[in-house]
Amino acid sequence: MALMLKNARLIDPQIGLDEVADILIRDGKIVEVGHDLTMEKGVERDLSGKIVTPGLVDMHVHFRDPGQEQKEDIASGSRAAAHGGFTAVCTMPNTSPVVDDAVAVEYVKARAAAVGKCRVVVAGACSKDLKGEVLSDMGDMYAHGAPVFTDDGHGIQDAGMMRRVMDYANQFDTVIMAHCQDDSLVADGQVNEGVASTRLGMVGWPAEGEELEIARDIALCRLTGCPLHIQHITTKRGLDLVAAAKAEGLPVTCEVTPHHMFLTEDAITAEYQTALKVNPPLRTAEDAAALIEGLANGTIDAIVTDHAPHTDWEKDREFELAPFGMTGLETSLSLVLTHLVRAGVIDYGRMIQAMAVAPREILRQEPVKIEAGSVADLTVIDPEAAWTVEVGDFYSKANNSGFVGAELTGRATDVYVGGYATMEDGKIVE
Ligand SMILES: NC(=O)N[C@@H](CC(=O)O)C(=O)O
Ligand SMILES: [Zn+2]
Ligand SMILES: [Zn+2]
Repeated sequence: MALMLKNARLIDPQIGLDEVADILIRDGKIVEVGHDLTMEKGVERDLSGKIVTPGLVDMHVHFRDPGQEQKEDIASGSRAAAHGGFTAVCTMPNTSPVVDDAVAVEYVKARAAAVGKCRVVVAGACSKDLKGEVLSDMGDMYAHGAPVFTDDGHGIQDAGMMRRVMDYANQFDTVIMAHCQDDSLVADGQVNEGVASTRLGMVGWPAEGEELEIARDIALCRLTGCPLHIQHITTKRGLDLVAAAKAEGLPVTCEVTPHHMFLTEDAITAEYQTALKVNPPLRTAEDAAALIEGLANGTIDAIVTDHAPHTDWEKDREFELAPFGMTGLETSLSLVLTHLVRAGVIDYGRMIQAMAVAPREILRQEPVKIEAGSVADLTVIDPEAAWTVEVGDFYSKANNSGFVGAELTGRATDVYVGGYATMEDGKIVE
């Protein structure tokens, strides 16, 4: 079947494309990009006033499937992804059981193929059961289609173990993605250590608890040569470490979440909003400003959501007892459009680089370009759509967004995966 997308502004920084034109899609691929295209038979969509980008990718999500489907599952999580404008995600392995062997990788792939509304790239665990003690079957998982590995949710505490992980991973073309957290410093930390922990009377989660492990992992990257990706970076000094590693030519990349850029420790008040309890914690305004600067200047490679769904009953309790994490798939693009692109901090090209191009590169996926021959994974954006974040609008099972009530401008309206619409006019296509 042929599909024609007409009159949208097509933006693809990979090929220097930014113009109003048409896209002709057939058999899941772009066959022509040009002006006043025609076709004999097929579906035509007029996208005047809209923007089309290479399909967005969120390389850090938690779909809780298998084992915690009350929070989210692959069906609901992938719908939330499509609703947020994403054509692909990378799922973290901290499920129950943990994705630490080939059977678990095959399960996630099979569920995604059966009920998914986006492509699902499966990240395998580095260590058995995420305990940081015994190597997982990375080679077997890799052979079964898990291209990247992480113990997300945990820092690998033992430096020698992290070295073995990197030495092992170095046998194939992959990257170790690191959740940097030194437990001996973080212990029962709840919020950023400093003003927030003092003001709220809670145990602090110091910046150093993250930065020391970033420094260690960069040193191990230098030692082993294994590519390293720092997950959800949150501090100015952590970013300085990554910038220095990049300047040195080390294979180091990093990612940032919207909540660490657009929220700070100051947002947590005497209401003790558990939606704002995240790992790593919301940091200072100075850190958030540094993250935005790092995204703009390219020190930060990718924007991710770290979509971490939890049930209402888990979050509706004392701050210390609530789990860490907030959702993000259905607000990320609009937050970036509102606070960064409309605000003139970054342009569309930089946004697409961080939300589509770099994630595919880091995940070792084929690039998607708005040109003939490319697979037709595309995101359509209405840059003027004004909306207010309300939990009732989420396709996610979870409501633990830190942005409920936010007034945003710009959102995805249509999403195509392999030429098929997963979302049309803001609604998931079933
Ligand atoms: N980020 C979080 O606060 N929580 C994540 C774990 C993680 O990403 O480290 C989760 O799985 O809930
Ligand atoms: Zn993490
Ligand atoms: Zn995570």
